[in-house]
Amino acid sequence: MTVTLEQRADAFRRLDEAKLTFARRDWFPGTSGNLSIKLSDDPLQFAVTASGKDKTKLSPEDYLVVDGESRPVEPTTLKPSAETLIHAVVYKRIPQAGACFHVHTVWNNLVSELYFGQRAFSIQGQELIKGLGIWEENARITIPIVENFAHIPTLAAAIEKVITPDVPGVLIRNHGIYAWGANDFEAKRHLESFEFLFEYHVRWLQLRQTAVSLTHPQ
Ligand SMILES: CSC[C@@H](O)[C@@H](O)C(=O)COP(=O)(O)O
Ligand SMILES: [Zn+2]
Repeated sequence: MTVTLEQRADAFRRLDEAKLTFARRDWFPGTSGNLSIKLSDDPLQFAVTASGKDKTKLSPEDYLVVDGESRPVEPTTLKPSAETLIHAVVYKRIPQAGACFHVHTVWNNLVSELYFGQRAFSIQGQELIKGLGIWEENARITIPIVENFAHIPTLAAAIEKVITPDVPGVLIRNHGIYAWGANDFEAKRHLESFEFLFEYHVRWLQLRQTAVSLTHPQ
């Protein structure tokens, strides 16, 4: 399937929107984070952020289109995100995914550190679990956590092993989250829901600790 110039421009415009929204929340500290939107399945092609850019700003050199091997499909001087392979793995493993967003936040880092021994973080009975598309009574969501391998093919392979179509995200220990959805709207909803659940959980742990210290002073 040929990707038209209109589809490419539309994906870049949507990436601009997502990027500015997340930047306003300080979700791209130190140029971290990367975003992609799928353009075609066969062959796999997606628009992805260029590497090392200040993601709080817009410029004409923010995105490029790559294939399933993370190679640019058009002449460009831009370098795709260093983590493009992870986006490719998400699109290959989860064919329903149409957009994939990666951010580093204090909350997702804390949760990834706290529960790394269990290889997953689980939370139940929170309304925002519905934001992840799970509507059962007293639902539970369990997001896998992988080690932060510096070698990206090793990291991508670790991610490929644990992701499933049922849970639209994965945590990388002391690094960040990848969250995806059928399109940019859904990927954003999933990312925001995960981030709410992480922040809620860590704040709840802190409050509980304070309450315990107040009721049992040493
Ligand atoms: C300086 S942030 C760390 C980066 O190595 C990486 O984790 C990241 O999220 C951004 O890399 P990028 O190549 O700009 O997409
Ligand atoms: Zn990262």
